[in-house]
Amino acid sequence: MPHRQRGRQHRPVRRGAGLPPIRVPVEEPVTDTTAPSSPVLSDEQRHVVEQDVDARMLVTAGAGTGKTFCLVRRLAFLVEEEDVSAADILVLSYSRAAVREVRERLSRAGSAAQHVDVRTFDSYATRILSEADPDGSWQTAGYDGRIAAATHLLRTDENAAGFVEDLQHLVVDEVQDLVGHRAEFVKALLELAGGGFTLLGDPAQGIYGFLLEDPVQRRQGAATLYAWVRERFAEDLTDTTLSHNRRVRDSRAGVAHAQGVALSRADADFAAVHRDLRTSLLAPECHLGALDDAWPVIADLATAPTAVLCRTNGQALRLSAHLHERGVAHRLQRSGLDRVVPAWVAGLFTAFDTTRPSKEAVLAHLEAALKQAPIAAQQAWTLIKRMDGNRGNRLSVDLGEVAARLAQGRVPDELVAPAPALLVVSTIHRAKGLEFDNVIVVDPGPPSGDLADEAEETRLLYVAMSRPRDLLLRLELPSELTRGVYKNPEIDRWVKRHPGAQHQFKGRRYGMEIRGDDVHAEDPAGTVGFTAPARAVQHHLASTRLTAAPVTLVRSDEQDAGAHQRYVVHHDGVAIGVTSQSFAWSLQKEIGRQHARPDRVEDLRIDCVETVVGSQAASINNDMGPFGVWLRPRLVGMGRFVWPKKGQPA
Ligand SMILES: Nc1ncnc2c1ncn2[C@@H]1O[C@H](COP(=O)(O)OP(=O)(O)OP(=O)(O)O)[C@@H](O)[C@H]1O
Repeated sequence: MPHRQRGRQHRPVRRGAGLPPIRVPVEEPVTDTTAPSSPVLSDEQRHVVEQDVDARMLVTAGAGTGKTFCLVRRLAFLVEEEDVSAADILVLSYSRAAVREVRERLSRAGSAAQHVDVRTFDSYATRILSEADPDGSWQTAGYDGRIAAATHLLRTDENAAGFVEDLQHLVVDEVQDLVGHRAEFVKALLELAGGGFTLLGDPAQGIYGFLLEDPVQRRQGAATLYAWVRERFAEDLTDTTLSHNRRVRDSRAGVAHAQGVALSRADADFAAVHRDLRTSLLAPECHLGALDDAWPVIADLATAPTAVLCRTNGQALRLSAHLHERGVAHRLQRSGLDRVVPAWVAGLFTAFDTTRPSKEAVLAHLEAALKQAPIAAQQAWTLIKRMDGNRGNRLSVDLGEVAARLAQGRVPDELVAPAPALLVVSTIHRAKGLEFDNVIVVDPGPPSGDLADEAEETRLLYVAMSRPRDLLLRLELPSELTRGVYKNPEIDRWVKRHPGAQHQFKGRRYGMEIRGDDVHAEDPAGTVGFTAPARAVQHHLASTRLTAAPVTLVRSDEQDAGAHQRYVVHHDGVAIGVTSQSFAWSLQKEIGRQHARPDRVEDLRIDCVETVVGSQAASINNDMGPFGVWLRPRLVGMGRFVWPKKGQPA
């Protein structure tokens, strides 16, 4: 790929009334014909990349210094230069986003290393358990339970230990997030690993300590794991750092990086670092101002990759609604746990007369279906083919097997990658590991003063402020936007309540966060909750541009089998879905069983139309084929309740 350089041209950006113009670097890539086909490693990066396969290495490096970049190049080095088989290397990372990032960079590099197994800790733990203890009780356990069970198995079962002992090289990314069960899992892996390892991380970016209950451990983050690695492998550990920031192209975007070293120390003075970071953020050159003036500037900036980073998803939801109302196109970043299968996949299940269409027929269908999609037909075929499990037959695909894998949620990460967007509204947690030309940080205010929170809040602010390449700005959210917005722990959703209504139903509830699984998937739309020809609704979902379109939930006269209130999803007067039981349950918990239900829920949008797998019986009964695969609208937003008028039945 050509080395991309950036011109230093600037153009004035339109700002809200009363604000002085600021100058923003323009995205104008200049092709350098003398540049090598892939970026040149710096000396310190080469030292990391070109260690032999047995090396045991701990790389501690600040944000943007090229950890992911080095990881990808190290894999290529091991496979291409050291002749290590891709099957003998394992890469583990904390988040699905990071795994996806590594896989994408490997596949872009086109190296033989793209066949290396890259997984999250959860996925690898599940793999060990399903091979070494297929009938174990771990199947009903959550993520932490599975990781603890896999750790136990590694320490007690020779079979399980064999997986790891045979590896020639283990790479662990995002080491700073390894606390609790995951830290123990990695310790067990490292103790068993016969070959070398490469551990990469930035202690200043450890932001998952909140998963721990003990405040002292939370404050320490992964410091205990780092200390253990240094002691356990003291004899032959290569303990190295990367010091040069490769991300920042404009010095205004780099103000946070100086704080990285201070923040990564085990005895960091978090209060002082937070103060320094926030002082930089409060500087006049970062000033974007209040939202009413700032939104046109945000819209202008979004001609280049831009992110607005919020401390909580409650803020992100409210800000997203505000931007939508003003016509500012953007994508609200989903949780890494959401596995959203794109709509084109459902199209495969109705396109052919056979359950095993040929590669040729599938490619011809995909060429036509993917004209507007950010994925090529050949790539789409490869992903689908990976799910049918029949590697022997490359010339056709078994759609029954693909449907079964979809139903189990066992889908390639590349298939569920979110569509690219120039403007992203995200929480800081969801933006970790990502980079943008422009980053607008919602001012978090001073830290609360709680010791454990102070460490976490400081690391979060550092992560947010270290994402930009060119421009770092600060946004103040008006208090009326976030007033009354709380996380309801019982339903694990953000809600908005009128003042005075936090603890009891004094006033009426204002609204509730809507989530992806709030639309019923078990039956095709039109067959429960409202009546419409199911195939016609599917055609409408497949052929209408619905992303970001506003929708309303309208209270149905029907209740479901569990006597839960149903709502019909309306887009532009057309019914396109019905709410699920999980929505009804959460609504009941938020409002209270004894109170009237809202007539409507408004201020919602369609995040995308996604492929889901429901009941095969419902599919056959409704003439929708044998697989039970169809489309449903995925909704997003902080829904606003519209209550029945006094005297009307509720
Ligand atoms: N030697 C290099 N030449 C050119 N670009 C580089 C080089 N090393 C890294 N980069 C670029 O610098 C940016 C930051 O690199 P990378 O994302 O790997 O950093 P990181 O340490 O993983 O960051 P973070 O911890 O903040 O997520 C990327 O755009 C990457 O392509």
